[in-house]
Amino acid sequence: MGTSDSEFNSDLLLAHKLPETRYTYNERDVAIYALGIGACGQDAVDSDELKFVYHRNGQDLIQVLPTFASLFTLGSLTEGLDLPGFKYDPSLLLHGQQYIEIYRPLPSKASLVNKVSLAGLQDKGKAAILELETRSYEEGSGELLCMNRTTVFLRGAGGFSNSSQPFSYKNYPSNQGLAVKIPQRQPLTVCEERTQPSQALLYRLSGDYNPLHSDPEFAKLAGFPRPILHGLCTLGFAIKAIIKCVCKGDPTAVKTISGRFLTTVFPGETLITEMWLEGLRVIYQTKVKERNKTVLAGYVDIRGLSSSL
Ligand SMILES: CCCCCCC/C=C/C(=O)SCCNC(=O)CCNC(=O)[C@H](O)C(C)(C)COP(=O)(O)OP(=O)(O)OC[C@H]1O[C@@H](n2cnc3c(N)ncnc32)[C@H](O)[C@@H]1OP(=O)(O)O
Repeated sequence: MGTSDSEFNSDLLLAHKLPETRYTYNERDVAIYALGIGACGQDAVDSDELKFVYHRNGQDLIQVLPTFASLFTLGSLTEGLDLPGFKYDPSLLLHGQQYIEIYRPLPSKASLVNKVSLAGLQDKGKAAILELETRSYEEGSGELLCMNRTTVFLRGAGGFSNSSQPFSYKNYPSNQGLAVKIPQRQPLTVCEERTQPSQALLYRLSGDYNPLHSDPEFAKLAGFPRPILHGLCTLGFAIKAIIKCVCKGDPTAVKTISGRFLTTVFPGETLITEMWLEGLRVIYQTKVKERNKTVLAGYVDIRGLSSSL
């Protein structure tokens, strides 16, 4: 559903200011999110994961998983994005990539102001690739907490620019969030975790209510046999596995997260995350066991390593 050449004006689009959004959360949101990405999903007293959903000395001591930061961007895309001269069908939107930089450990409750900007737009003919950058500042202190770059793959929205010179705009360093090269050697470690058939129904309570993840009829219209798992839920499982296996359970060790969604995951499938260490970078890929398909690949940069690795 791209626009015609005459409607598309790149100057107008690039000059367009996106509205600020706000995001306020508390320990309950943090715990619901952690449950949504499988924390304590196989073992309710898992000593590595209980701290993300419960703290006996008060919920304000609950620890926050770094991928919780991805929720801060929710308002911009899920409530529809208004860009001059550019139209897309929200029911055909797929999450393509997520890139997150965490500058400070995430507090267990906060009110945030999000500054949103267009980070990229590419006309791929059959699709458009749209990227939004969100910088999240703590209200009050004004401190920058994190940055998210969300890439969405808009099926049917390509062809909006001149086909002899398709529009391509990116305003960030080319080495950020690139598709990773998976090493040929055996992984350092592997983590397997089964998602629940109800996983997307639980995950959506963290704020992404797109019916693609819950409504069988809507999923069929969007081209899928049944509702699919949120990409950010799969990413949450993968990064939780890295925190457990490489970061010795310390969520604050994670500095940067990058992930590309390669194919869809269905709730109830088993995720196998393979990890390789290259300096302070963990390269990872996540496969669906039942279909032997790689569904997600990316990297995590960490702040330090324990000597036992
Ligand atoms: C809090 C914010 C939330 C925002 C999102 C809210 C909505 C959430 C929705 C979801 O969660 S959907 C579920 C998660 N996502 C998925 O399941 C998508 C999985 N991926 C795919 O199905 C496929 O990769 C694809 C996206 C359909 C693309 O496959 P296709 O075969 O059509 O593409 P290609 O022909 O290989 O490539 C064309 C072109 O596009 C580039 N590209 C391909 N995949 C991606 C990607 N995942 N992200 C970014 N770019 C992608 C590819 O490089 C090609 O470009 P060129 O190389 O030609 O320049």
